[in-house]
Amino acid sequence: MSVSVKATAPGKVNLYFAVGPLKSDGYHDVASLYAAVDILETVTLTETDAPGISQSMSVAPGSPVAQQMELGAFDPSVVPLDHTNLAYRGAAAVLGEAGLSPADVCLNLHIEKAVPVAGGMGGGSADAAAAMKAMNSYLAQTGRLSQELPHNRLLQLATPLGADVPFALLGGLAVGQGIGDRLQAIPLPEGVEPLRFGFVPSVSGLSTPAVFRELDAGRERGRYPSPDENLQVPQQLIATLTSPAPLTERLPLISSLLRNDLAAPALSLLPDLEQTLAVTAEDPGVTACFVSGSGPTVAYISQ
Ligand SMILES: C[C@@](CO)(OP(=O)(O)O)[C@H](O)COP(=O)(O)OP(=O)(O)OC[C@H]1O[C@@H](n2ccc(N)nc2=O)[C@H](O)[C@@H]1O
Ligand SMILES: Nc1ncnc2c1ncn2[C@@H]1O[C@H](COP(=O)(O)OP(=O)(O)O)[C@@H](O)[C@H]1O
Repeated sequence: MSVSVKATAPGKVNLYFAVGPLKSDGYHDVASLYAAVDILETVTLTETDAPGISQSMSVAPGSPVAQQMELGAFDPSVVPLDHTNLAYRGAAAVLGEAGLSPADVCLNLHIEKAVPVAGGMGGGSADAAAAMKAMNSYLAQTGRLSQELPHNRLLQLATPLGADVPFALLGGLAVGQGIGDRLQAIPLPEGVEPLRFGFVPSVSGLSTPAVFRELDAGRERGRYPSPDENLQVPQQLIATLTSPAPLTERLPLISSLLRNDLAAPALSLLPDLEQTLAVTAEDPGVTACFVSGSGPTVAYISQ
């Protein structure tokens, strides 16, 4: 009987995202406050008869990516089902730890997408993380690894795949420094009410590198503020998010402390976003709305 292993990883929003200057390697150091959302990517790894790792993809019914598809805004062909797919790369990185390459196994990776694609919510990163977890479990179950790789090793393997992949492995609430990969988990004490998020998927996607490029160019022209000298997530924001006080009392302060340096460049590349933000903010149930990461998904916090 063929073995099948399923794993999930969450999409994310950045409640705080301060971006430092462009570095010589093309990346930026950041101060990020990541929050996992309850939209999960699912990767199922199944044994097949053919050598190599094949891939397939479906859309979770009723998910934000299904809404994106209804809007005509998600073209599945933008997700490459080849060796560049983040799920494939995540699986291959873990296989390497067992001294194996994709040609040495007969597997299919099925990706069930739920997080909007190219929406600034880390869906591809979540696929990478879920595939890493599934492969880790598969290799241990089939004796190719004597035991599962420890979580810290998975985190190390995750960074070269993308700045957001380590957080997709960790989940929860966490501060990300370095390029967003150096994580410090922020545990939510028992009884603390978590934020409730909603999302407005956009009719188009935005490329993450293009938004960072627009930020750099705009900073040079004086269009956007210069980078902070000291990249830090405000302690007050963390303290308020983890405080036992009722959420309704904490929401005004939380809202006033949200920040995203990529919002202005995303708006500049996609001016229609301004209207989406304005319409979302008018809803009486919405406390705060903001561009998620590099956009263009608009995230909101409900009361
Ligand atoms: C902006 C954020 C916020 O969480 O995500 P999204 O909102 O796009 O999902 C992340 O920083 C994106 O993470 P991820 O999508 O994994 O980025 P990567 O694949 O590593 O990088 C794509 C490109 O973004 C730019 N990049 C990314 C991260 C970073 N700290 N500095 C950068 O300059 C670089 O140009 C890089 O080549
Ligand atoms: N498994 C994957 N799912 C989605 N996109 C992927 C995947 N692997 C590679 N990509 C590429 O990464 C791009 C953006 O990925 P995604 O994670 O959806 O957006 P964002 O970086 O805005 O959070 C896609 O347009 C696609 O070309």
